[in-house]
Amino acid sequence: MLHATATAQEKRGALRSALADGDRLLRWPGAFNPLGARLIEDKGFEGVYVSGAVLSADLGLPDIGLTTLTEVAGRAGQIARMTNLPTLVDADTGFGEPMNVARTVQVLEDAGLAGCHIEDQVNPKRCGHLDGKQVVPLADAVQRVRAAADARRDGDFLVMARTDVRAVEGFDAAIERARAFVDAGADAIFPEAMRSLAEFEAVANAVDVPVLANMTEFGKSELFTVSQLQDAGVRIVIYPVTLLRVAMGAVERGLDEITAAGTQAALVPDMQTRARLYELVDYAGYNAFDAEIFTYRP
Ligand SMILES: C[C@](O)(C(=O)O)[C@H](CC(=O)O)C(=O)O
Ligand SMILES: [Mg+2]
Repeated sequence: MLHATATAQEKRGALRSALADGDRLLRWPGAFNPLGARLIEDKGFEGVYVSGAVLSADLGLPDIGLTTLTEVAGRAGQIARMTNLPTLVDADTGFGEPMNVARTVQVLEDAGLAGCHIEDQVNPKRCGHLDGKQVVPLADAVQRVRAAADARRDGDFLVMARTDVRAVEGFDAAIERARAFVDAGADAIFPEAMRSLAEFEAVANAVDVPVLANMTEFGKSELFTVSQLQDAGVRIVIYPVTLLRVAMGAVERGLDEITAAGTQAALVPDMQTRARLYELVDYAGYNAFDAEIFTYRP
């Protein structure tokens, strides 16, 4: 009932152990709502991702850094509390200067997240798979990462540094930044918009911290399988917008069906049932709680 039974510290500790444990790839789909996080856990995934692109899209906004820290921490916290899995949130550029980045990390810690990623784009940022991105100079990017790493109060909160430099200055610059971010205290690296599996592998070989692969659709990276990524030495894979795209595709088809047929009846077999929904929100658990409290009989 009320869902996560593990504390934020326990989730962070479990994530650290999972990352320390051999070379298993952790799969983290993006949850577009709290209920989705519950389903991700139920289906046996290892973690939950909260995407900035999804969070913006959910508010009807493009992913160009318009969301605020309060919005991001609020939504990510709602999602994290629904699952015992660790939840990693996209903190974009950290919401400002290094001091803002420090505050961002503490607010996200307080919201129950297991970690966040901070990227080296300029403000206003862009989706990492679009053209025309810009990055801040390496020294500024390093300051962001150092501020994030120094600000956390729980040493297990995962500070992941993302570099978008691949598309701007090329692959060698991505390796250089990955190494510099690890030196500045990054616990993991997110090399954005890699062009091939070999590039992921080279980043994984260049740093001694876990590397994440972003398997976003309609982007610059091919959609590699779990075993391909694992063989390349990648430790975490995110499917950031996948579930939102799947759901919104179904919503569009559903609306068209109601218009065409005058009823939603044909959609029912594809719907999540009332029973399954109640199972996910643990309706029975709440009923049992009530039954224990209200034990009186007329
Ligand atoms: C990972 C990402 O930062 C996100 O916000 O989910 C996006 C995903 C996307 O827009 O497809 C990204 O910049 O790659
Ligand atoms: Mg993003």
